[in-house]
Amino acid sequence: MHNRVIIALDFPAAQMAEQFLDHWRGEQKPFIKVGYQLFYSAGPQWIAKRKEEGYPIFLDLKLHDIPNTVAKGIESLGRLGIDFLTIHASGGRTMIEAARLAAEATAGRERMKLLAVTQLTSTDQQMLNEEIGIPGTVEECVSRYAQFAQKAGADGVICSGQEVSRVKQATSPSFLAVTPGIRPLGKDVQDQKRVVTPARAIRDGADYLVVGRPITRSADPVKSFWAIVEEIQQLGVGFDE
Ligand SMILES: O=c1ccn([C@@H]2O[C@H](COP(=O)(O)O)[C@@H](O)[C@H]2O)c(=O)[nH]1
Repeated sequence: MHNRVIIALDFPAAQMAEQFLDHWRGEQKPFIKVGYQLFYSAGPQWIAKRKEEGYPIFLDLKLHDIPNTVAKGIESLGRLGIDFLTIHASGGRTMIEAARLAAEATAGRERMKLLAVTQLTSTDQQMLNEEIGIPGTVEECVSRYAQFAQKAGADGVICSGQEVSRVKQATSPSFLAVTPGIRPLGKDVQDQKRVVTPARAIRDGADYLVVGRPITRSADPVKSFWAIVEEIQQLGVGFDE
């Protein structure tokens, strides 16, 4: 169950990320997410090393480009052995199909799972309609993106816990819903807009939670992490680990 909570390692340098991971010495290794802040400074070899050490890795690069460029980027990432990679659903069907082919071509024992970002959890209804220019509700947009991302070969989506049940209805139970924008009760939402508690996300069908600052900025990160794991464990939802 602890691997259902993915920690966003949003740190500026490898050394800071390693100091943070030292808190887990002697504990089961957590599922970690590396975004471009850390990836750009620490580099691909840092990821490969963590993988060798036994960390499940989610590389959150949110690829979004013409199909050929995304496919070539994925080929370069193939040898790192990452578990999850993000691409933007708004890159369109052909881009996702190319990403899937590249992920399959470079797969070792296990193929990386491709997660399509639907609408960022920092986007609210007004931004979607007035700034981004997409009509309709956030839920409608997210479930439409999820449907075509599945048809194009994505393994799941990144969405808010607010849309999980719609996404599962629009796709299938096995299509992954990975949810950032998680805030335990009483925690500051910061720049996130579509937030839910860990319990609500899992109750509504999320497969994985992504949690950054509520853990990384906590005075006791391991305790904050386990508090979230316990909150979802109490729901008694069964996962195949
Ligand atoms: O829609 C999205 C996609 C990705 N993220 C990433 O998740 C974490 C969340 O961090 P918090 O500190 O818990 O807010 C962060 O790395 C984002 O880049 C997201 O929040 N929303």
